[in-house]
Amino acid sequence: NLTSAGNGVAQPAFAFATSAIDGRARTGLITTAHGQIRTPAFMPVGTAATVKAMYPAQVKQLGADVVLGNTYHLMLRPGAERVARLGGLHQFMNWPHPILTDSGGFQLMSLSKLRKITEKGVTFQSHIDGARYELTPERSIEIQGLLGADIQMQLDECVRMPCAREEADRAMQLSLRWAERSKAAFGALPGQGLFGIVQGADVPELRVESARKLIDIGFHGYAVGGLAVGEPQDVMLAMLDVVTPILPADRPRYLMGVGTPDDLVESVRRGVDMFDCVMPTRAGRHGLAYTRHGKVNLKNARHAEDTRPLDEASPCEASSAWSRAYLHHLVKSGEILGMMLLTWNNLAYYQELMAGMRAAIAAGRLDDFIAETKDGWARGEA
Ligand SMILES: O=c1[nH]cnc2cc3nc(NCCN4CCOCC4)[nH]c3cc12
Repeated sequence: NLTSAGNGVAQPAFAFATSAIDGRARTGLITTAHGQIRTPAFMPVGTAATVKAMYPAQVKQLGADVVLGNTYHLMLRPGAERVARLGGLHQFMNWPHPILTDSGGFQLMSLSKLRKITEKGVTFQSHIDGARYELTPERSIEIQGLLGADIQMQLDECVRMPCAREEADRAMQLSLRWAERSKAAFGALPGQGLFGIVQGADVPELRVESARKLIDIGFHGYAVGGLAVGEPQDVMLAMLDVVTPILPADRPRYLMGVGTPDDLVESVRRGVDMFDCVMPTRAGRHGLAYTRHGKVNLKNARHAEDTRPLDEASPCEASSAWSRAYLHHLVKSGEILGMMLLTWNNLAYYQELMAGMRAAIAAGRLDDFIAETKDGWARGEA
């Protein structure tokens, strides 16, 4: 299903096809204007048009097919119109592969000052220079279009938990009205998709109403929002048990802001196809390594003379070519190389985990793979 983009060059239409099914889990392929995404997929977060401490080619080499850009940061600096004048986000950051941008709504709620939510949208002051902005569903879609994102997100309102049912209902209903406006504003260039976001906090009936009404509006994919906002993991998983079975099987399902390796395996098991989280990159900058043997905090003095690498069996050099003693020294010294090597290790491990799950689903052995993986974390240091 190719469509011409007016310049005579055939552009692939946005598409999603599942291949293997294993229980509620599935593997799939998303086709976008800038290439394909193998699912289940983990999207490294590239907040200000860079995956911090990584080269784009390195991110790709680790197996990431898609990265996330944050609309809130990019609209403030360097500005959406400026990125467009510079050729769009793919050209700007030299990442000629799929990019998903969020709407900006979630981050402005936690980062900006003096924010005010109305039916029309959100007004706020930049945390950088105090300048005043208004973000509406229409402006968010316009910004994401200027950035040139292959997958764009509706503007929504995400409530933290715990929260009262009335508050969850109010925010969910507003998000549905903003979903309609986002879709009306979406230009749908060939190969670009728009995702709706399911809200409803931890209230099953609200989650069901939100999902059903989003499906009636119709989107290229569906995100499950309003989770990983302070609730225990079992509450998050319980909401997935409510929502994923009623989302269309032929559309991608994206769990926003998730998560730890354990969150990833438990959510893939429940039918989630896409994830994004700052965990692997942020933790790496703070001295924390994720490995198949569990977490290793390189700030801990016990590593000071440990000559072993993080994981000698890993194909990733960051995991096998430097000693824990050296990594401990870099972290304690606040050396930039420490952030680089641990970010590299963590993203490599996250992609290795996703590739392992994709292969396990294809082989019909996801439950065994998850059991083996959790056993590796529990056993800890080899
Ligand atoms: O409903 C949402 N709508 C739009 N964007 C979101 C982003 C989201 N991000 C999280 N959780 C992020 C949790 N992080 C874990 C690592 O440390 C930083 C926070 N939950 C999220 C929910 C939404």
